[in-house]
Amino acid sequence: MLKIDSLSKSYDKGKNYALQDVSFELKSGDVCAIVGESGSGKTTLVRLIAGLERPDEGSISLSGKVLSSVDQFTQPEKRKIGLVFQEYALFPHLTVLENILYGIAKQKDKKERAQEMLDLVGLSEMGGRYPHQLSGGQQQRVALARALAPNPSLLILDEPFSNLDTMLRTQLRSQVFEIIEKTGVTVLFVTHDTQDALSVADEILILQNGKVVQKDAASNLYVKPNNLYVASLFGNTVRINKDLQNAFHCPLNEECCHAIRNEKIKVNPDELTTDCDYITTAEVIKKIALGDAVQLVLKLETGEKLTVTTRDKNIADTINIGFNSKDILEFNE
Ligand SMILES: Nc1ncnc2c1ncn2[C@@H]1O[C@H](COP(=O)(O)OP(=O)(O)OP(=O)(O)O)[C@@H](O)[C@H]1O
Repeated sequence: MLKIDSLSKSYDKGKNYALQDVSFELKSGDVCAIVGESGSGKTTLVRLIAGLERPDEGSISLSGKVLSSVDQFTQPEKRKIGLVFQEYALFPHLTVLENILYGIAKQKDKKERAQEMLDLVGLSEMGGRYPHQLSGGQQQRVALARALAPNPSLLILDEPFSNLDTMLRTQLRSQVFEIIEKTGVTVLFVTHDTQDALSVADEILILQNGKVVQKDAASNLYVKPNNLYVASLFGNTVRINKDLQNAFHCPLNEECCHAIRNEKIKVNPDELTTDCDYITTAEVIKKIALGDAVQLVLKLETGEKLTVTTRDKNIADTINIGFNSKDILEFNE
């Protein structure tokens, strides 16, 4: 449905690549999240797909039609792609209804379609209001209605919730994706928040320095990350370097890189006996109360520092910690 083939983009004539040799495909109805740290190329990728930038190399096809390549270029408004960005980008001098009508001005049944979209996003009664008379979440639902009105083949959401506080963000995220599910539209969803990605996407594409390092189902990314960068995006992870291997007496294959998620490091004495292959002693140098849990900053005999979280309340100044060999992540880097 969407086919991205060897796409590259440089903003400085090839000195640095914002995006390099990116290839992937989406099937009709897929919801795919694009995740990566700041500067990894997420916005560049969606701007290329939307036709707001031209690629240096490679091609973009949607429903079998080439939209961008080195010698072909379809204008953004002809691409059948709906966009919802971080900033609401509604026209402030137009009412909600006029904002939605804007993109479908040539359609015969435009009034009915605009009202249908308002109903879909749960704002049936708000058509006559101006954007400044709406909350942030309502404005973002209008932006969604406007993007969906022309019945796009692909909907691109670029950090649509990042202007909102945590509670509204979670609420709006589930509302937006319920609406999207009803339409069956194919979605590319850019986010730096892995919780956003995990809760709504079928698949997640990870960008690192402009390259795709993994495209996988959400559950696989957690248990089988391709490298330490991917592992760290989905929770605190420490590299098991030589010093940590010495501390835990666990010599590992030197040709690979190894890591363990902090949450897999056990503190509880029962778990240490039943569930840990490698154990060491640690000095507790700091305790930080986190509601019903405590975060411990630990110093190992080898001088390494580690952070673990436990629900145990009675923590001595020196404790045993350990992990199970099955929880070790191994990468070829
Ligand atoms: N218009 C531009 N001119 C020059 N360099 C740019 C331009 N836009 C982006 N870049 C560079 O390209 C790289 C990728 O940027 P991009 O905005 O795509 O990353 P991102 O993953 O979306 O980051 P963020 O999460 O911070 O928005 C960065 O190194 C950035 O500095």
